Amino acid sequence: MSGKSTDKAAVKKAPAKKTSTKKAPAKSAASPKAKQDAKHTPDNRCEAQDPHPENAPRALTPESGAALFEDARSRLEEVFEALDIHPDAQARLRQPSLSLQVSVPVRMDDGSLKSFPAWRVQYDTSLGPAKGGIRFHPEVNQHEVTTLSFWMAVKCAVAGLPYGGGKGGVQVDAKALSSLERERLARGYVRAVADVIGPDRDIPAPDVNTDATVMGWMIDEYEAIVRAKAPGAITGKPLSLGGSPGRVEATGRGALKVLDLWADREKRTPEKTTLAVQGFGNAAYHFARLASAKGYRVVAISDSSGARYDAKGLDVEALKGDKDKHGKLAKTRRGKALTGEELLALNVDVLVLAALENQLHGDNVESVQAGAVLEIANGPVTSDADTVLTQRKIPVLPDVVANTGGVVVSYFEWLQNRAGQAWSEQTVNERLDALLDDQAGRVFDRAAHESITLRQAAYRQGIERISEAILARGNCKHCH
Ligand SMILES: NC(=O)C1=CN([C@@H]2O[C@H](COP(=O)(O)OP(=O)(O)OC[C@H]3O[C@@H](n4cnc5c(N)ncnc54)[C@H](OP(=O)(O)O)[C@@H]3O)[C@@H](O)[C@H]2O)C=CC1
Ligand SMILES: O=C(O)CCC(=O)C(=O)O
Repeated sequence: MSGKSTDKAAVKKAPAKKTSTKKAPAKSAASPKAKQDAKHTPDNRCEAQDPHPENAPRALTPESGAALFEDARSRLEEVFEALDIHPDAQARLRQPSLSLQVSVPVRMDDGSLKSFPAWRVQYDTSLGPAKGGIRFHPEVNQHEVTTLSFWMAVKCAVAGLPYGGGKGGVQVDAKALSSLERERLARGYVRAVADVIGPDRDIPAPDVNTDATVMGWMIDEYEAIVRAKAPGAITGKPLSLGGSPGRVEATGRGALKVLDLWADREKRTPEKTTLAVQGFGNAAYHFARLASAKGYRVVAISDSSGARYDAKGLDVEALKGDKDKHGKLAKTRRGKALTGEELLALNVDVLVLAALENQLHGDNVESVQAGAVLEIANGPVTSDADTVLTQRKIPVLPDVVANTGGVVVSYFEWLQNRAGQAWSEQTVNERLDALLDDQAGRVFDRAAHESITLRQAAYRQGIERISEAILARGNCKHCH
């Protein structure tokens, strides 16, 4: 830890911005299309327009999406170079194995028909069937889904799971849809990708703006298409359809376990550790709730509308109640209001990024005052920002280790479905803990042993395992 104050989580003015070599992703409230859609939204649905554009996540344009993939691939090239990976494996790993773009038509409640662009990408399946969530977001594009599927491949390999990487996305403002429209969209998506998914091919799960309810609709549609019960085709399902106890909070629980492992090695106690959490969705909420129960002091939390801050520690459950009631943190009154950018610059022990990718980039990384960064979101730190954090000796607990809890418990769900078993929540949590102790522990050891960052250690671990599987499959498969 870099000796930051633990009892004063002060809001300080951010230092002057440093010019970045890479362009920061553009940030805006919503895409023009989403705004246009919002005009046609009947009164009983959520507003699509955000009244706080300064807190808006980002507009991931096709250009910034392409930059995201190039950024991710640069980390791959670094591993190729460091480990002298076989050229055949390099060739396989530079591109996704399968990339499917579809258009999902949805009959809207007002009788009109809308078509939503959507993707399913399988990055590499040498270790097993592809695995990864489905995201509903207005700015999803092919590059983003490809990058997310690449990260899934690395993550599954780092965790030692028998899976490749996959990811899906629908370009839609899900909050502007009614529940029935969302259900039609979820079912339409499954019909469009049914040929490439399945328990032995590619197993979707929840991600941003999708949850157990959506997975319930999806598995029902999938089973209707294949005319058989196939619960192992989708994970993150409701318990009544073969979901696993513990899956809903698994990402947050796993991230807390990784934070604990790191804190233990740093001889740091929860009570002496302040946290600022970006995001208040599935992953962030359960993380903040469990961390707070363990004694960590959660001093700030944000959503896409803004942040709330209390130096003495926020009551996470009460804040969740406020968010459920008002929809947005900006409309709540607990603690003090901050902007999303101010949260990123708080002087806390650990800055927890649990929203979306590209949140720390070349233009705002200098303002970070936290002692460490925990990545629960996928790809929340660009590689140029990562370099700056390393230079400033701010450790980053990387996404491909820190957010593995979700996919690990998805794996447990798939195992239970295939064996016709139902584990208790205690069993699930104990097995999650044991797996992370082992696999995340190896990453920590490797980083220390080779004097490299945790991200470099994790990537080396994952890419080595995938490459070995690629080569074990023989020489002629990919070139006849
Ligand atoms: N769910 C899972 O099992 C896993 C998720 N992840 C990753 O974790 C991240 C979050 O996913 P998940 O929690 O499932 O998604 P959710 O859709 O449940 O939540 C996303 C949260 O991020 C908030 N948000 C969006 N933009 C910003 C911003 N600029 N500043 C602050 N908050 C913002 C949203 O705000 P609002 O509430 O206002 O919409 C929402 O609270 C993603 O990167 C996802 O890929 C990784 C592994 C597994
Ligand atoms: O649970 C899963 O299968 C995948 C979760 C996911 O999408 C992720 O880890 O990013």
